Amino acid sequence: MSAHIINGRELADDLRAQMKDEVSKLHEQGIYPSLTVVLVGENPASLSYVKGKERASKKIGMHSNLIQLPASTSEQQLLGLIDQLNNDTTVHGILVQLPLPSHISEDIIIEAISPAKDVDGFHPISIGRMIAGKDTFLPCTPYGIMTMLDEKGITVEGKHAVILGRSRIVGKPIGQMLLNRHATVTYCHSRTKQLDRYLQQADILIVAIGQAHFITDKQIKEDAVVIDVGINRLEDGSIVGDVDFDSAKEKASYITPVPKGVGPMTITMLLQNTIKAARQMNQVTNGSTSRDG
Ligand SMILES: Nc1nc(=O)c2c([nH]1)NC[C@@H]1CN(c3ccc(C(=O)N[C@@H](CCC(=O)O)C(=O)O)cc3)C=[N+]21
Repeated sequence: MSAHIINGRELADDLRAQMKDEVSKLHEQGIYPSLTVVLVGENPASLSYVKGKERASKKIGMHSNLIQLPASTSEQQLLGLIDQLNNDTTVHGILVQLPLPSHISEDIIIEAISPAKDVDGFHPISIGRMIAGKDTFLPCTPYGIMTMLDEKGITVEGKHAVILGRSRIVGKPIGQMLLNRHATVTYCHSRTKQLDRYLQQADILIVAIGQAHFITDKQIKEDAVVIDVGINRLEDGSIVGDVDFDSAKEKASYITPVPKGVGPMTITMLLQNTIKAARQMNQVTNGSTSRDG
């Protein structure tokens, strides 16, 4: 049987329609959720992602501000800007697009962002709170994955989740979030020996390594839930995931495509985090049920 395809695009559109209502309710209370995105340099992929975030913000009626700085910007100058944004009460969320030019330390910049405005969920305080299972800004891609699983009614408790990749923004945090929801979690990475032994046992397989079509149907367990976080641009300009979708969909029970899978959910959770930041800064409690894992 062919897998259920989890359409992240449709799910994102549904959630954003709800968020649009939340934003207009906040407007009635004089609260204008606002996101500031900082882009240093002219990486074309980064520029296209950043434009996507702006478009998505505007579509739900949320204020978004893009600050573009030249690649020659110094770390001190960027820290100065972050300080200014931290102290600007009209700014609720701050996102500094990664990667940064190599002369700027990403760690120093991330740690300079006020945890109250850390809508990316990358600040060590946010990461620590997430691991402890406390309320915080969850990193957007893992948060989007958890939301997809929840929306599809896929239970996590007691399942064996295998994470392929251990990046700070996807692999590591999604493993912790699944662990908090009582999955048994295995992390696999480039030094893992006999990878296929773990893949065969995965009830839930999260693939986030950035290698086109690395995983095929041969490696996955029958009826596995397969989440593909990869975004690989091929020479012909098309975008493919880390999973060979066409073969894997014949064996999985659920699978996410690329594009229209995890990507649109990432942006959606960024919007959700910005609304949360605006509420918290104005001490408005969330009337609806929380989606936070
Ligand atoms: N500080 C920071 N925060 C980020 O969240 C962040 C970042 N830096 N740097 C780069 C990555 C990448 N990222 C994506 C978000 C959405 C799509 C997305 O919506 N993709 C569409 C396709 C997009 C296309 O066609 O180019 C899809 O999968 O359907 C992709 C990639 C956020 N990132």
